[in-house]
Amino acid sequence: MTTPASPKSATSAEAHGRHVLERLFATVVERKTASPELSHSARLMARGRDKIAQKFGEEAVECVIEAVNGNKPALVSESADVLYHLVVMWVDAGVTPEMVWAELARREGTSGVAEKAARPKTP
Ligand SMILES: N=c1c2ncn([C@@H]3O[C@H](COP(=O)(O)OP(=O)(O)OP(=O)(O)O)[C@@H](O)[C@H]3O)c2ncn1[C@@H]1O[C@H](COP(=O)(O)O)[C@@H](O)[C@H]1O
Repeated sequence: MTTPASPKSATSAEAHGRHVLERLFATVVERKTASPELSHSARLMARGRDKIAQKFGEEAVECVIEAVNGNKPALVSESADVLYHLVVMWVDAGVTPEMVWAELARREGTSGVAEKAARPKTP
């Protein structure tokens, strides 16, 4: 039987999920003007958008591999790498977490199956 989530666990999930991403975002924004010698984020952003995208893609593939392997600890670690590189990509592209949260909120309550069925049919 599934135990309903308590308010305490919801608060905890928020503290460790959404808020940590927002703190990471603020840190990476600060790193835009940091020394590439001292900051990995600054170094990555200095290497340009293509490099950031490439690193994100590599981390995503590593995530896929660990998911397929069923290696849960490695999947957790690779997921953190994916999210870090996604945040660097947002900062570089001028996307904020709030924009992404708003898009997720807009989709709330719409089934993915219903959304796909409602798409215009291509000839
Ligand atoms: N979450 C992360 C994080 N995850 C992974 N990494 C770094 O990402 C790098 C990945 O190494 P790779 O060898 O895959 O990539 P690479 O060094 O670009 O090398 P190439 O493949 O391009 O040759 C490592 O240096 C990791 O330490 C991270 N670096 C920073 N953060 C966060 O960003 C904050 C700011 O970090 P700095 O910008 O370094 O101050 C930190 O406090 C953390 O919260």
